Amino acid sequence: MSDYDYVIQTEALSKRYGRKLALDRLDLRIPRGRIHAIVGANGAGKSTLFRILLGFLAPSAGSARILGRDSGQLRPQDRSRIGFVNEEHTLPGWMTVAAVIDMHRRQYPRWNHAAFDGVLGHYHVLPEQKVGQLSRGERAGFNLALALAQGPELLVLDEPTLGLDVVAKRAFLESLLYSNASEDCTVVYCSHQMEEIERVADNLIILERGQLKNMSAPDDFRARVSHWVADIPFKGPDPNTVPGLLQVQRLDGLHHYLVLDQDEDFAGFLRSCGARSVQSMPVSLDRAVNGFLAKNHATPAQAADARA
Ligand SMILES: Nc1ncnc2c1ncn2[C@@H]1O[C@H](COP(=O)(O)OP(=O)(O)OP(=O)(O)O)[C@@H](O)[C@H]1O
Repeated sequence: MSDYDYVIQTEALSKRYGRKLALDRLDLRIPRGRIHAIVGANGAGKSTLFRILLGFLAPSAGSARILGRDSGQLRPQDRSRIGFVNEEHTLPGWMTVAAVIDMHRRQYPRWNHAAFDGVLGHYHVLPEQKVGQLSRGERAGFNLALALAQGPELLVLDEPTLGLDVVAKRAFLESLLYSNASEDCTVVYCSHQMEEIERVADNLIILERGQLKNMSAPDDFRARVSHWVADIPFKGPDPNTVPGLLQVQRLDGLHHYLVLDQDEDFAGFLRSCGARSVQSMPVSLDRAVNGFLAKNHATPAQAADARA
């Protein structure tokens, strides 16, 4: 693939805030087209990555390119090819909806009013309302409509549904999925809401402590994680010896193991540890991702070590 085929390309990208390494030699290539979800625990470096990509923050080392251009050198015409929606939905609260639309229409040469109407039609927003009077969900929808109507090649959504109720979240996702405008654009969607990721994403990118840990179809990642239930009469094996272990729990006398990249041989391992019965079952994407992220989450002891 040539550089043009990637909407986002970072090489050995690092960002240090004092003693904190937020991005750690990150190599990330996001191909053009489709919906890419970025997930990671709190503090994994997602917002830092977006701030660098959009040219608001300089990297400490390495490089970041967006739509083929160095992110530190974006020109207004490059920015107009990128739509950005974050959870703050920052628009001037004192302006009316109609005035904001007018401003955007003049600012973006590729303005597509049909696309705008297609998204905003999901919300009961009136042109004479002030932006500050809109509900959170309406503001999120208004922001999405503005971003899609500018005809972006790349749409970056950073936790766009944070704080929205279930109904507003659904309206947001439907307006994104069923908008014709989103067909021609690459969407990078950052969220902690796994049911949203499952619904919209073609590609699942997992970041952990500023490093890339996974890039695959969500279903492929889910298939890497399995849940095993074993009836082991004793204490069970030392967790350090359990291959691919993400989580272990003892419930109702049974051992539950969540493991990564294990096949049928894992049943043999459990039997060799004294299991009288072994059963495996598939897991949801939510469980797979959260089990994976929880494994390396800082424990209070680790956090205390880091402070020392
Ligand atoms: N301005 C800053 N000064 C110091 N440390 C910072 C600053 N901004 C971010 N960090 C640290 O960098 C790390 C990455 O933060 P970042 O906001 O990029 O994570 P995130 O993945 O977006 O998290 P969340 O999901 O909680 O929004 C965190 O450990 C955070 O404490």
